[in-house]
Amino acid sequence: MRIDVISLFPDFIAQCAVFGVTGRAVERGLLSLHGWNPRDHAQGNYRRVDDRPFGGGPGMVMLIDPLRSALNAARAADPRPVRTIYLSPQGAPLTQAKVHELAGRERLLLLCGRYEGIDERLIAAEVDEELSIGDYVLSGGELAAAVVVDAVARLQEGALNDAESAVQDSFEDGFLDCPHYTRPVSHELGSVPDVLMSGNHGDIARWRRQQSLVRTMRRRPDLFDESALSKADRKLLEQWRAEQAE
Ligand SMILES: Nc1nonc1C(=O)N[C@@H]1CC[C@H](O)C1
Repeated sequence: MRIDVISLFPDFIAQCAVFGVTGRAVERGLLSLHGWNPRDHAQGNYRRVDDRPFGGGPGMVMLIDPLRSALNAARAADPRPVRTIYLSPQGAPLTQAKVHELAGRERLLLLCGRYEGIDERLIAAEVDEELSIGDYVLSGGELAAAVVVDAVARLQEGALNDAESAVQDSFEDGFLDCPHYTRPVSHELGSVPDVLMSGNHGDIARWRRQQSLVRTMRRRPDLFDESALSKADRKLLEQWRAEQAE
């Protein structure tokens, strides 16, 4: 998978290719990252990449032409089809389902804004979709791009070893992850739940699923639809409720 990133700070994104799972995915040839700086495509002595907003107001807006030239250079660097994504708070929420969709593509082109954002005409003409990593405002789209890079990198075949399997991650099945414990069994902060020490894999799986259901119900009611639960999940939830009532 190839990811090109348009950013005024290409080194920022290059750092994603150094550490952890993403760095390993790059080392293993599962992913390649390429940064493109619109300032290298800006004209004039000052190589301007932004200007004041029409209509007045604070801040600056990124100019069309340097970004468009950088986009075209990135697209031309590889013959494979590419999906162009602009990271912005106005985008659709990034979800694990969307990450899976993106991770299945041959190429992604991530456009990072700075200042107040980019000229709307460029979005309309050149962007396939806008994505947001959350309802807050960053100083630049680079952190959002880094989130996309990390999330899709770890889904590349061969990026994770068995111990890091993505299969049981949070949201892989639409629910939050269960609690995790490791040595020591007893600690001043508490002990490991007995079921996890039982060696009974069926009981452990049921306990983990129950914890996942309850956590999602309590912490993310927006993700929890009890009517959509399987019969087995309903039973686990009923058992938990009965235990709470004791
Ligand atoms: N939340 C987000 N999810 O994706 N991107 C953002 C985000 O805050 N972007 C900044 C807004 C103005 C600046 O141009 C960059």
